[in-house]
This record gives sequence, structure tokens and C-alpha cells, in this order.
Amino acid sequence: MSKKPVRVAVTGAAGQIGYALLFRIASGEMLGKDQPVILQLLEIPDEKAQKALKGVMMELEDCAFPLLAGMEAHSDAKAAFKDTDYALLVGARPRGPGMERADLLAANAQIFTAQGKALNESASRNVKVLVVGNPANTNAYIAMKSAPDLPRENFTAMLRLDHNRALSQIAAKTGKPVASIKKLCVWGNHSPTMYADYRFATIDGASVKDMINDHAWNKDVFLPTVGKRGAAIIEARGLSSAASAANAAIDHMRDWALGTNGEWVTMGVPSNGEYGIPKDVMFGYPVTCEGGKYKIVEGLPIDEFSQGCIDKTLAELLSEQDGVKHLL
Ligand SMILES: NC(=O)C1=CN([C@@H]2O[C@H](COP(=O)(O)OP(=O)(O)OC[C@H]3O[C@@H](n4cnc5c(N)ncnc54)[C@H](O)[C@@H]3O)[C@@H](O)[C@H]2O)C=CC1
Ligand SMILES: O=C([O-])CC(=O)C(=O)O
Repeated sequence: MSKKPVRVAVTGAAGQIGYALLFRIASGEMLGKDQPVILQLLEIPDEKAQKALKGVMMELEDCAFPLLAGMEAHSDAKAAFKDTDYALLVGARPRGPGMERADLLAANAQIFTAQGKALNESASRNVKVLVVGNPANTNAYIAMKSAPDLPRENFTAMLRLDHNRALSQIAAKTGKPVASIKKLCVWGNHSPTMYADYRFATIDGASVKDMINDHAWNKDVFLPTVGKRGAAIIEARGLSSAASAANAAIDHMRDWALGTNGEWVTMGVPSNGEYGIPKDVMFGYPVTCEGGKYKIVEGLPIDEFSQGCIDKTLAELLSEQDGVKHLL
């Protein structure tokens, strides 16, 4: 018997990430090739944006996806989130050349207070929320704090793009396939302060750290390359990452919903105090997923260099939180 459709809300649905994301959700790449979906799409109440959204929906229709069980266009968040099982909060202003993520904080924070409240009022009580819009960690924190009736662990931020970028850099450095790399993780904020950590990573059971054995490369090449990749893409394309961001969002939700078979992935999730991170800070951690739940990998040793990196990215997150406390 075929499965009952689930409801997937996507905000910023007519934007560039939306365009790279919706077709893959509708084709079953996110929730499985046997899972019908109903897309609940939100755009700003602006004639041009709503018209563009209609155009995207016409194209979705023209794909005749067998798993696409329904589609709705909305300009009101509460209506878009009605009974939704999954919410991908993409809609926000993206960064332009020369802008840092902190510049986006003020512009985007209000969107996430409003959307957190709307989720609180109308979404499924089991909704899984992924915040993509930047600054993603703090926006997810704002949405979580604005939705007191929903479980806090239902709110997550996207660090999967950083994780995937780190995987590709390590594959290139070691000359091994991406798929052979296990136990990589990224700590902290989705920003240049993130700490991509390959100390525990293995390839065919062998230690990646021993294989690379080059602290200067880690500090001076690897971490800046991964951390500043978003800016490098903006510099090259004149626009921020879109297809790779959509791909990371698919990876994040798929793994959360369908599980990781014991493998580590990185998710930004509210801390319960793990690794000394204050409660509720939306922090990138290594996690495993099973049965629709994620679990932070605990008990990893943190050396002095790593602690310094974690302290730095935490300090940035705390200052972002401080900058939005008047909204909460
Ligand atoms: N976490 C991550 O790894 C990444 C995050 N991003 C972020 O994702 C966000 C979206 O990027 P793009 O799709 O490239 O931007 P875009 O500008 O192409 O699209 C954003 C869309 O969101 C809509 N929007 C704005 N406010 C909205 C609201 N309150 N409700 C519903 N829709 C709204 C806009 O009308 C626009 O169509 C940006 O904040 C960007 O910085 C981008 C890449 C990676
Ligand atoms: O850098 C940006 O503004 C977009 C983004 O988050 C990324 O590509 O990592």
C-alpha cells in the first residue's frame, strides 16, 4: 500500500536555493522514493515574488512527479506551515559581495521570530525544522525561542554544506573517494569561525589525521578554505551558493528522517550542555540519526587547538544571540 503523503513547507520558494531544492524534494530524493509529498510554499506577499512562485509551480507540474501529491502557494506563514511535518526555512536575504553574515543578522532576525511563532501555532507537533537562511544558527535559535510549544530539539540549523565542503577538501588532499571518509565533523557556527575537525576521521579504517600529518595545512589551508568557501563562491558567481546549499539541505533532512546507519554527519542543534556549550546555543555537532531522531556524539577528546577553535566559534554565536535578545 502506498504511504500517506507528508507535508513539506519551504520558504523562499521562488529564490535560487528554492529552485534547486523543490524538484529534488518532489522527486523523492529527500524523504525516499516511496514517500508522497505535499509542498506548501511560502513567498513574500509581493506581486513579482508570487508570480515567480507560480512559474516554479508550473514547472513542478510539468515534471509530472509521481510522488508530488499536492502543491500550495502562500504569502502567509501560518497558512504555509499548517500541519507541516517538515519545514525548510530558506527565505531570507542572501549575502552580497563584501558582506559578512553578521550584516544579515538585523535584516533577517525578524523573519525568524515571525516564522517561529507561525510554526508554533500551526505546524505538526512533530515538525522537523531546518533553517538555511543566514545567519542560519542564530535564525534557528530565534525560531526555536519563538515557538515555546514545540519541542526545542525539532529546530536545527544547516552546517551540512560546511561538512560536505570539508569532505571534498579531504578527498582531494588524500586522493581517496569522498564516500570512503567517515567520522568527519564540523563544530559551531555556519560562518568562517566553524571548526571542521578531521581528528577522528578515517578512510578504510585508517586515521585521516595520520595520513595528512600536517598541522600547518590544517590551520593555514584546510580551515580557511572551508570557512571562506561561501565568500569564494560569491566572488566567483556574483551570487551565493545555491545548488550546493540545496543539496546540503536534502542531505540534512534525508539523514534526519531516514537515518545514517551509525555514520556521523554534522547538524546544527540546540545544545544540552555537551562539550561545555551553554544550553540552547544552536551549535554544529557530530550526530548520528536513527528513527527520526538525532543524537550528539559524546565523549570525544578535545585537544588544546580544538578547544581554541570551539571557543572562538562559540564566542561568535553568543555575540549573535546577544544581538537579537531584544526580539525574544
Ligand atoms: N546555511 C547555509 O549553508 C546557506 C545559507 N544560505 C542562505 O539561504 C538564504 C536564501 O538564499 P537564496 O535562495 O540564494 O536567496 P534568494 O534571494 O535567491 O531567495 C530568497 C527568497 O526568499 C524570499 N523571502 C524573503 N523573505 C521571506 C519571508 N519572510 N518569507 C518567505 N520568503 C521570503 C525572497 O522573496 C526570495 O525569493 C540566504 O539567507 C542565504 O544566505 C545560502 C547558502 C548556504
Ligand atoms: O556565504 C554565504 O553567504 C552563503 C553561505 O552561507 C555559504 O555559501 O556557505
